[in-house]
Amino acid sequence: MKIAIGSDHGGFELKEKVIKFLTGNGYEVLDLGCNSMDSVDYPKYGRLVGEAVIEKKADKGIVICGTGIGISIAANKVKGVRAALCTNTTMARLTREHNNANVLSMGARMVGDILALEMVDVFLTTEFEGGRHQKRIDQLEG
Ligand SMILES: O=C(CO)[C@H](O)[C@H](O)[C@H](O)COP(=O)(O)O
Repeated sequence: MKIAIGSDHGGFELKEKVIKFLTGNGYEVLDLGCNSMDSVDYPKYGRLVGEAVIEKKADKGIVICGTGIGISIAANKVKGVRAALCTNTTMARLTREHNNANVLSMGARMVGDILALEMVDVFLTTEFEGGRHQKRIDQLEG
């Protein structure tokens, strides 16, 4: 499975840890930046990850900023993206099972590294349940 990942400066350090986790667990990674802790603007990175998923350059995406809020909003502007800001593993599981989320968003200034990596693991290994949830997702696209 190939994962597109992007962050702003607030999420850069966690992004590097997530990449190490992903490559160590057999995932392919498409790193769309940023590339340092120099201040950058999160909309670009959220959009890049969202587009990579919709254009099938990656199977799923991960976006990280300080809170996870701004970059999740940015990713969700891309049609077809369902980016979910998660702060615990239950949310990471349920957003896959119920929302078929294709992008995980996390706030590096909000959650610890161990929890973040657990959320990544749960998000990437949990399947969509389908059934009653599919028609709700269909309604999101209008
Ligand atoms: O959380 C964020 C956006 O929702 C960003 O990562 C930043 O943390 C936030 O915008 C604050 O920016 P700063 O330039 O690092 O103070």
